Amino acid sequence: MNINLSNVKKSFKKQTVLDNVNLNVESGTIMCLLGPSGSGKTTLIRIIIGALKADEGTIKIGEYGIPGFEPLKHIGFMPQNDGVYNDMSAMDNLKFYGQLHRIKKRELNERVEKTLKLVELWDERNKLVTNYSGGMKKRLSLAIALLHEPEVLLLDEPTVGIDPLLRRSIWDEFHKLKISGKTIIVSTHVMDEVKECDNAAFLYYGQIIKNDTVDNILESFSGNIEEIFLKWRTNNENNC
Ligand SMILES: Nc1ncnc2c1ncn2[C@@H]1O[C@H](COP(=O)(O)OP(=O)(O)OP(=O)(O)O)[C@@H](O)[C@H]1O
Repeated sequence: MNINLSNVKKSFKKQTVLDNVNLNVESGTIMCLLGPSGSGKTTLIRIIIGALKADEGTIKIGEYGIPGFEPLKHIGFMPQNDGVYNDMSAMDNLKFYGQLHRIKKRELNERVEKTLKLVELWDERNKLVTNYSGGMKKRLSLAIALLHEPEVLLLDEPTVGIDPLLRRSIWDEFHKLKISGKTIIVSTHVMDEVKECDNAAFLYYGQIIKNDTVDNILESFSGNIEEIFLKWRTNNENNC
């Protein structure tokens, strides 16, 4: 399913957080959303999943307008602050979310095992989440986002606090999902992760200042991706 945003605006009181954002993410691709802290990445993701309403503009996932109830079953979301229940085990967290998605018992058991193994939490499945480390909670949160096999995945800084080896296997999984036709948006501060994606959108205080294929970006900036923000800031300061 494609994700399409047209002229999206959002303000909190007098602060404009998103200013005329246009974005198109095709099925079977990974888009990386980059930007400094406070540039509006989480706000944009929350608007795409329908948790927040835009002031202006349209958002579509496939044929579905956002916000809406129907598209929710096609969306997997991994929030920055893990959406997990601390007083339950990982297993029970996943079963609970699976029931919300109305996954049948037998299939749910299979998917719970598959996703817990993927994020390397199978051996710790019965431990209360309150006793998990930050990285383990992050991995559980990712398992919850993947459990109902959504067509579209929105992942808000999914690899923060995850060690390099597991980060590699998580990215390998994202590539598999992409090949199977899923649409993925990943927000990150890690410039290296751009190389894992097909396209990258650079958000700078509410505006998309660059949106291109990763191949083009790497070629024009000789791999030094931070340059995009530095150049844009210098140009704008000079124009003031
Ligand atoms: N519910 C809210 N009410 C008021 N202001 C908000 C709200 N949510 C976000 N903001 C403000 O909007 C701006 C963008 O925040 P947002 O969380 O989208 O940035 P971000 O790019 O995801 O940052 P980070 O990389 O640090 O997570 C910030 O100035 C933030 O304080």
